[in-house]
Amino acid sequence: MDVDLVQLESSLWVGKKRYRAALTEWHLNWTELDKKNRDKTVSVPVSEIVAVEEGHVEVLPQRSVSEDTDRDFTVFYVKRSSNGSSYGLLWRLGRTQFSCPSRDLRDQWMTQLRIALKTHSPSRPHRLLVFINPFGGKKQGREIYHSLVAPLFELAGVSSHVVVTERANQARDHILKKDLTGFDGVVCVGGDGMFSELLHGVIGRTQQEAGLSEHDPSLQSCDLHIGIIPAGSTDCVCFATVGVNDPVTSALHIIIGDSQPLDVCSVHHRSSLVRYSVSLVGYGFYGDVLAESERHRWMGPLRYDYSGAMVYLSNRSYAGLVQYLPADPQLSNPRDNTRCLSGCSVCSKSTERLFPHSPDASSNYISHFSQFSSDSEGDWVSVEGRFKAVSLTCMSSSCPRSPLGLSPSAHLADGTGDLIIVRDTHPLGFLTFLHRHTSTQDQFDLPFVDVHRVKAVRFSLPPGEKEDEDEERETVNGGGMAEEGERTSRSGSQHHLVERGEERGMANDRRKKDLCGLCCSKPPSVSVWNCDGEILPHTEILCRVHGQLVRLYARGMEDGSATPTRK
Ligand SMILES: CCCCCCCCCCCCC/C=C/[C@@H](O)[C@H](COP(=O)(O)O)NC(=O)CCCCCCCCCCCCCCC
Ligand SMILES: Nc1ncnc2c1ncn2[C@@H]1O[C@H](COP(=O)(O)OP(=O)(O)O)[C@@H](O)[C@H]1O
Ligand SMILES: [Ca+2]
Repeated sequence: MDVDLVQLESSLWVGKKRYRAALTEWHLNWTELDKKNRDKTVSVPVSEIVAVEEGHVEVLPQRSVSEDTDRDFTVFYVKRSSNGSSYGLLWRLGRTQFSCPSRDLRDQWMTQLRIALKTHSPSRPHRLLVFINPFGGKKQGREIYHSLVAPLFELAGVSSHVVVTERANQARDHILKKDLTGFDGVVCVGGDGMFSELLHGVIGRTQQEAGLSEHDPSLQSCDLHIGIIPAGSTDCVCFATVGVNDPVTSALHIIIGDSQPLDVCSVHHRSSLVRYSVSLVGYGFYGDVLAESERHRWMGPLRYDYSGAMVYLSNRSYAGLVQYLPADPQLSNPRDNTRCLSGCSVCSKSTERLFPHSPDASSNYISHFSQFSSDSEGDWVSVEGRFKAVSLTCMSSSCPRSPLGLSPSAHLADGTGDLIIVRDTHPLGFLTFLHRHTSTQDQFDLPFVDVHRVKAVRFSLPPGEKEDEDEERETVNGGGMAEEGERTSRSGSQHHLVERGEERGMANDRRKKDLCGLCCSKPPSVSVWNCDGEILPHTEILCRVHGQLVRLYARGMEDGSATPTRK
């Protein structure tokens, strides 16, 4: 065990009270020297100190040095506070002003604290590339960044280059093509769609530089960290990796250089990459909700509830064949009632498996996915039938709408995803399933629901509904990724992702034959896939889970953060 050696200890004043302050290797502690309050010690981990400044310094609402005495210093640090609601811990900027008996002692404290920060917080970012989507969520991205985040970055000495996006996919293309020398990480101010742009940019860029093809089963893990300042509609990735959707909390995780590895699912059509996903790849209900919600974007975040109700009332189900490659049932299972919390042991064991020779998990690796080449067809399990919803999620996908998420026991970084199959059922049954997402009741404890922990999933249509060749060609020429048509290959990159609008257009065209909105008398026989809030242009897909492919500035949900658990 590490011994927490004392580096500096002295008697200091905070306001009118005298404290015994001690800086150890890992903590800064101060205890009031008043007999009654002896055990009232404040202890701040060095890794959670945001900044140390000379004098009495204020930062909010504006930076000011109120009294510049040469015996004082101010320490800024992470302070946890309850959310006021039933879940999540908010992080706030704590500030304590210390007064020393002499200038010499003040200088010693400043020096020691700065050394401690350098030594014990080596992964803090120095320079960040920030993308703001001015139209995400309630359209407050710019204001959120400039009033709540930028002052904290400045205080912590993090410099940033800010790009306010003017079009969809600008952030992704910037990461794929521009010089990123000197940046430690990329940050988005927006929702899950903006995060997805950064995800595609970072993964694509990493493969380009490693000389790998994104269509192959093996991908190289990414060095560049991703930060999310939540300013979107669902903000599921932020919520599930931080525990709360709060710009200040996320900014503080970025500043202290927290690192949370994350599993990523690659979605393929006929052996070509279509997109990546971290939260939801969903067919049936979630696909229909997304398709419907795009027509009501003007409603803002409420569009999902409105469209959810409309789609629910249309009471659809779809035929198909779902196949999956089960994960090792010895390691964990989706109904074991555990929660993936900060420092999760299931995810740590997975890190050891994925990085067997590296004491430092930050070094790159190439995941070889032997299961895709060597596992025989016989290892795949098939389920054929009519489904209300087929969903794959690499993590719990908790969000304010569903605090425990699509799969409450899923792990952020264990190299597996959870496949949730909801077979056709009566409307009340399906409503019960949906409603259980909003409470602690088990949504998998229903006779028409199955959940499996998987490494890969395939979906195909019944023979009568196959995606025909003509349609395929139409899709490719329309800008899809399936083949290297002239519009699909982007110069200087292996990226073939289609633009959002085109993608949606194609997918919706595909359904026009049998679908005219929700009022149609003939129910559609084919749904669309919702891939983290994007409609996929194909119905028949293969998904592979890549363990810990990217890293976020986060640490997972913290224990004791009053996250609800199942009864
Ligand atoms: C009866 C209440 C039912 C509540 C059901 C809640 C299920 C919540 C699952 C949330 C999964 C989230 C996965 C994340 C997806 C996001 O990537 C993605 C993009 O987000 P962005 O716009 O911020 O960029 N978001 C989505 O695709 C949104 C999916 C949201 C589905 C919400 C469905 C609401 C259903 C309401 C049903 C109401 C039935 C009423 C009957 C009269
Ligand atoms: N300047 C822009 N104009 C239009 N669309 C944009 C712009 N910047 C980003 N986008 C796109 O908007 C979509 C939604 O953004 P997001 O930030 O996720 O908000 P929301 O959560 O409300 O959907 C993203 O998929 C992103 O690609
Ligand atoms: Ca996982």
